[in-house]
Amino acid sequence: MSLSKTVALVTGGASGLGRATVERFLKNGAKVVMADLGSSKGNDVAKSLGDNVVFVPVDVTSEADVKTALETAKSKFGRLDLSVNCAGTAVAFKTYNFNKNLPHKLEDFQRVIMVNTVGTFNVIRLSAGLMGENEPNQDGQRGVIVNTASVAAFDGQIGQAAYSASKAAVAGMTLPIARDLSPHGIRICTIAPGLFDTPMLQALPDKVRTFLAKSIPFPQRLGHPDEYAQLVQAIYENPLMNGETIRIDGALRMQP
Ligand SMILES: CC(=O)CC(=O)SCCNC(=O)CCNC(=O)[C@H](O)C(C)(C)COP(=O)(O)OP(=O)(O)OC[C@H]1O[C@@H](n2cnc3c(N)ncnc32)[C@H](O)[C@@H]1OP(=O)(O)O
Ligand SMILES: NC(=O)C1=CN([C@@H]2O[C@H](COP(=O)(O)OP(=O)(O)OC[C@H]3O[C@@H](n4cnc5c(N)ncnc54)[C@H](O)[C@@H]3O)[C@@H](O)[C@H]2O)C=CC1
Repeated sequence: MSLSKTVALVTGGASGLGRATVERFLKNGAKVVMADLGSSKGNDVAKSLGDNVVFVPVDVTSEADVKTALETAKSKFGRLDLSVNCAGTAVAFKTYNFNKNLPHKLEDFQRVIMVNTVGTFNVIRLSAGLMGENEPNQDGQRGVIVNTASVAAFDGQIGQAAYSASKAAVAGMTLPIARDLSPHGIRICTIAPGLFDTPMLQALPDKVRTFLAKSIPFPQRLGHPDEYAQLVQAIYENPLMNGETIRIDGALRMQP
């Protein structure tokens, strides 16, 4: 499917990696539904990007919200070819903080799993239904799904139990979903980014960011969000990419 005929849904599309993906696809002539929280900058960002993008306020954990976004893709642009899951959230707290005599809050653990894991699955399952309505191309393909895990799925640091668990679950569901959807011509891959220069990472103290960047073998810098978007495009355009989780991290292996 050529990019100029592509209709994409991008969750978390108002910021960081999601926004870079929205911008890259728009530049290549695609139509995009940007789904993000009502409290995000989505409305203003979408307005600044022209008529081929529409913002829909969506909490990815809500069935009704995701259905509204998909109905918008269909009513405004006629179809859905690609869903990109970028919506995500993080928490940093030790399993038990002995200095403060406090256990990790169960609500924090549940919130991160709910958004990163359940929210991602919610978007996948509902997107698949709409992609299934597409006529298959000459390869039998009807659609593509791209998720965002993290290198923390494999080498999570101190304080990352909840975040790492939520992202490992996304990596873990990738192959079985590829198997579920294969008979219907829908591919799915997961990207596991290393350290990218986005608002999520800007929340870390400068010292930590600099230390983390220095631990990347090469190139020794934070990733540019468009380098993530470039990989989304490569997965979308390569018909053989399916069922795999791909690290994009400059060979980083995070230390404890
Ligand atoms: C976004 C992505 O997808 C990509 C990424 O993952 S980017 C990587 C993100 N990494 C993180 O966010 C790291 C998360 N962890 C942390 O921020 C901190 O470890 C934490 C906030 C959880 C620590 O909490 P804290 O409140 O400082 O814990 P507390 O128990 O009071 O810690 C202090 C002790 O832990 C040690 N400690 C904390 N973090 C440590 C670390 N990473 N390595 C070694 N020791 C550490 C401190 O040196 C200190 O030692 P003492 O008790 O001997 O004084
Ligand atoms: N920046 C980095 O270095 C890395 C980021 N990631 C992952 O990449 C994804 C994108 O992260 P960034 O762009 O860095 O962060 P970001 O914080 O800039 O963007 C995340 C977006 O998700 C939205 N969001 C949060 N909860 C939501 C919900 N319930 N429903 C809908 N939207 C929601 C936020 O409003 C925000 O716009 C996340 O899943 C993150 O975990 C993974 C590895 C590294």
